[in-house]
Amino acid sequence: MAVFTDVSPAQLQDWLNHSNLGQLTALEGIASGIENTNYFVDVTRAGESHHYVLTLFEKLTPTELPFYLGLMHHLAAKGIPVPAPVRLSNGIFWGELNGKPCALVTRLQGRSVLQPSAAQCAAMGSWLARMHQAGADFALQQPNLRGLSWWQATAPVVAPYLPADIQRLLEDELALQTTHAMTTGYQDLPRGPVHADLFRDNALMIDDTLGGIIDFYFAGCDTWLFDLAVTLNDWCIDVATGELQAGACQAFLSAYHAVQPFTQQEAENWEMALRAAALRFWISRLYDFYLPRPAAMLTPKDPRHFERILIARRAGRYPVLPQS
Ligand SMILES: Nc1ncnc2c1ncn2[C@@H]1O[C@H](COP(=O)(O)OP(=O)(O)O)[C@@H](O)[C@H]1O
Ligand SMILES: N[C@@H](CCOP(=O)(O)O)C(=O)O
Repeated sequence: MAVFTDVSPAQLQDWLNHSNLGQLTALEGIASGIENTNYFVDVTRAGESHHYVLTLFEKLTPTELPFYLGLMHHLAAKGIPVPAPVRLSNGIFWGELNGKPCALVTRLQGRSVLQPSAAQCAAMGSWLARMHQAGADFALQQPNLRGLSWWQATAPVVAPYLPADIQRLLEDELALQTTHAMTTGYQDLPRGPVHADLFRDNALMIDDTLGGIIDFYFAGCDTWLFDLAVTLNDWCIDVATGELQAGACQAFLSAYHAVQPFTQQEAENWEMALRAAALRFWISRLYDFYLPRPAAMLTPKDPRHFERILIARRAGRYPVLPQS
């Protein structure tokens, strides 16, 4: 379940009226998702039907929203398939409902896939490269709020729950990533706005075509390589075993490279990016597992999945980046 905050049709109609957004015709809570409250919302306006998703942000604060919603607007305006936020009567993309910041965005077509095909991985690679290019001139800056500083703050909180050998793995990887982040090789990598949570459940597919990418609420400025690593670690593995799938990796990386060619420096930093991406989700899953939000009736995602992926990447199990 992921309706943490209830919204009644009357409350929403009142909210829509403030921005002349039309007559509510349907309101349906969305069961999936773990961060925010989401509803499908249909309205008619000037005789036309419009299909939206209403999100009530359960943890994010209004200061963080201009980056996420502004980035979605920027990408949508450049033809990248992402939800376009609706501008409210006060000229901004977010408002407030039931004490929570909220936004209305366009509803995209498609469904998430459980086990993507090589063709679907190629669609993702191509989308990611185009998104990186399109985001490069986005004016706002916000760091990846689930980046190194957050790992450094959160790892000591979850470490006491772990057996000694796993604690050592966590501490060792964090120390290596901290040192790595100070190298000029890392600091000079291409960077800009990245999605940073591009898992299968955040892509809506129509057969092998991408309907669009949702859930930009972990986006931030980071290396393009980190985004690539997050995506590969989820898209290009067998969902049951966690093992990499060679065909999926090749399709994904080649499609990205065809749009935005990899540099030599990216190739040199690839292993540490894959390890960083595994570490990031290992830590967040450990946190959600051992320190769940009160009243959240959710099954926490398995932290050991990313512990295994981190161990595999440290052992050198990953595909090489294509080079021109
Ligand atoms: N713009 C959208 N278009 C179509 N479906 C959407 C859209 N945004 C969210 N959804 C649906 O809502 C579900 C939950 O959204 P998500 O952003 O993953 O929630 P959370 O931020 O809580 O993890 C998605 O799996 C998808 O089915
Ligand atoms: N993708 C993350 C958790 C974030 O959840 P989302 O539903 O907001 O994408 C994970 O799998 O750990």
